[in-house]
Amino acid sequence: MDSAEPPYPHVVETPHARTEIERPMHAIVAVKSLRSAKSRLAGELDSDARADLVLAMLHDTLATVAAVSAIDSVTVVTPDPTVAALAYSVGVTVYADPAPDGARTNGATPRTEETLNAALSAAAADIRAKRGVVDLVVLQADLPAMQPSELTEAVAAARSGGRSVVVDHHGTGTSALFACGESALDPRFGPESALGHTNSGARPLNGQWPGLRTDVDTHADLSTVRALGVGPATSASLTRLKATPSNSR
Ligand SMILES: Nc1nc2c(ncn2[C@@H]2O[C@H](COP(=O)(O)OP(=O)(O)OP(=O)(O)O)[C@@H](O)[C@H]2O)c(=O)[nH]1
Ligand SMILES: C=C(OP(=O)(O)O)C(=O)O
Repeated sequence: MDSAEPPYPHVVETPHARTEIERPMHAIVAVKSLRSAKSRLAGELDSDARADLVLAMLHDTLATVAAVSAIDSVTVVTPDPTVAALAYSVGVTVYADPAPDGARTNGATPRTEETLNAALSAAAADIRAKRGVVDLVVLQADLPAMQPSELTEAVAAARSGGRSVVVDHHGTGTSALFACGESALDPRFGPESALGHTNSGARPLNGQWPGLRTDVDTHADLSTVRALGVGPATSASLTRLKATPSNSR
């Protein structure tokens, strides 16, 4: 195998790694119906404010993904038309939830781990049916402090193969799940999902990625991302929230 000379990028010697670098990577971002989003913030934000914040964080998350050249394309999976409209407006594909989260099984409210993981698995199957063997990364939709450099590093670490996970800053959740090559996505999002993913064989990725590891669910998470620095859409949304005291109960 010929070796590259500067200034050309060094060509890796092993065929496996060369295939890794050449294989496209597709991101999947899931967002539930805005009407039920961010319920853990309901004590301080009304539903309109929560929807505004979700859309802003999604916008910033997608903008950061777009700045990562290793990720070729993105699909937002959602049952919500407003979320879908935002996704279309920034040029990403939309995949409708197979069972919109209004669907009830035997009258019971479905749990996140039922509806979210089903939506992710369906989207992943659809993408691979259309695109063949692509690397996949599921990213949380609420990563407003994530930096392109963090995601670039995580992608590079994931590409050594198989299924891998970026554990969130609490140490219990998942902010990103990778499935490279032929490996199945096998999403285990929900309570204690970090353990769910590592116990099912996903390799935890180590890196100083505070923004990538901080998905926003609580008031404390909001403080954390504010301190890290958020993207422009989230910053504008937080400014609007401050300006409208009526949104706090
Ligand atoms: N498309 C889709 N996305 C989902 C579904 N359930 C959860 N999600 C998304 O997955 C991520 C984590 O979900 P949750 O933590 O349950 O919801 P959340 O809105 O972030 O916060 P809480 O309501 O406070 O739990 C969020 O971005 C959700 O929008 C689903 O059934 N379908
Ligand atoms: C569903 C998850 O995220 P969240 O922290 O938003 O509940 C998870 O970490 O698996």
